[in-house]
Amino acid sequence: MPLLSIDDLHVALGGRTVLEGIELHLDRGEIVTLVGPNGSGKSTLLRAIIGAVRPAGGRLVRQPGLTIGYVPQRLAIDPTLPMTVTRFLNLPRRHPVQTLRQALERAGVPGLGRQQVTALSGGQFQRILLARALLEQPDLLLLDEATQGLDHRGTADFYRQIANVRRELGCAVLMVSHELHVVMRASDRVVCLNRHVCCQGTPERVLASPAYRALFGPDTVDALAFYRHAHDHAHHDHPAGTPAPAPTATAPLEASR
Ligand SMILES: Nc1ncnc2c1ncn2[C@@H]1O[C@H](COP(=O)(O)OP(=O)(O)OP(=O)(O)O)[C@@H](O)[C@H]1O
Repeated sequence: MPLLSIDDLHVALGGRTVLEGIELHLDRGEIVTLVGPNGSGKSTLLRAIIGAVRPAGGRLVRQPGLTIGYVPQRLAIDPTLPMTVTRFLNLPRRHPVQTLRQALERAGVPGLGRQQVTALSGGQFQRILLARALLEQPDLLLLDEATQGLDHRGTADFYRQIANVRRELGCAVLMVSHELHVVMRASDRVVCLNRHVCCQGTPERVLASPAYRALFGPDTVDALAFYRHAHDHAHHDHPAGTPAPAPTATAPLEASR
């Protein structure tokens, strides 16, 4: 049984359809990245997975007993509030010291426990959010643009840390990212979302396709280009888990919807 099975999921917010016909299946140990333009429903899908958003239709089945760690896109902390990292990690409930230490180590920031949260750099704060998500030793780790605001080096280090976490915990990772060049290296599978799943497949397949090279070029990765892939395939011909046909180099580029 997959860790997570999503079939024909529909979500409406404020009376508007935000997600429709979503198919997604996640197995233990895989790193899958959701890409898509702003407002395409990536955060909403993660929020549906953690149960914070109620689907209007379809099936979302979590493996019984599944533990999920979630790093949200935004988490604002009042800068006037004195709070150490340890105290922050102990909200809303306390954890054994050893658990806190291990989570900070796994997140790559051992020894930050006594720091004031408001004194952390952006990169350090993201690691603390990661540590928080790791406290329960998740089977599934959800990261919503966890590297936004980080520089190239910080981003690369973060993804390396995620690979280590996956190796140590054997968890699945589902993350949202706009950094396509990094995504292609760091993921087992990439899912392109634009209210519906436009296409998905292994990065190898995408990278090997002439269309990918035509779109991105070997050195000139243009993040926007990926979102403008040709919509020349039917969506029912590549069910979740199977590589989608790559866009053809000669097909006209257009917004997917
Ligand atoms: N609580 C809400 N009520 C009504 N509409 C919402 C709500 N939350 C999100 N939306 C809408 O749902 C759509 C999808 O939003 P979502 O945040 O999931 O997109 P996203 O792909 O994560 O975007 P981004 O890349 O900008 O973070 C957007 O049009 C957004 O305006």
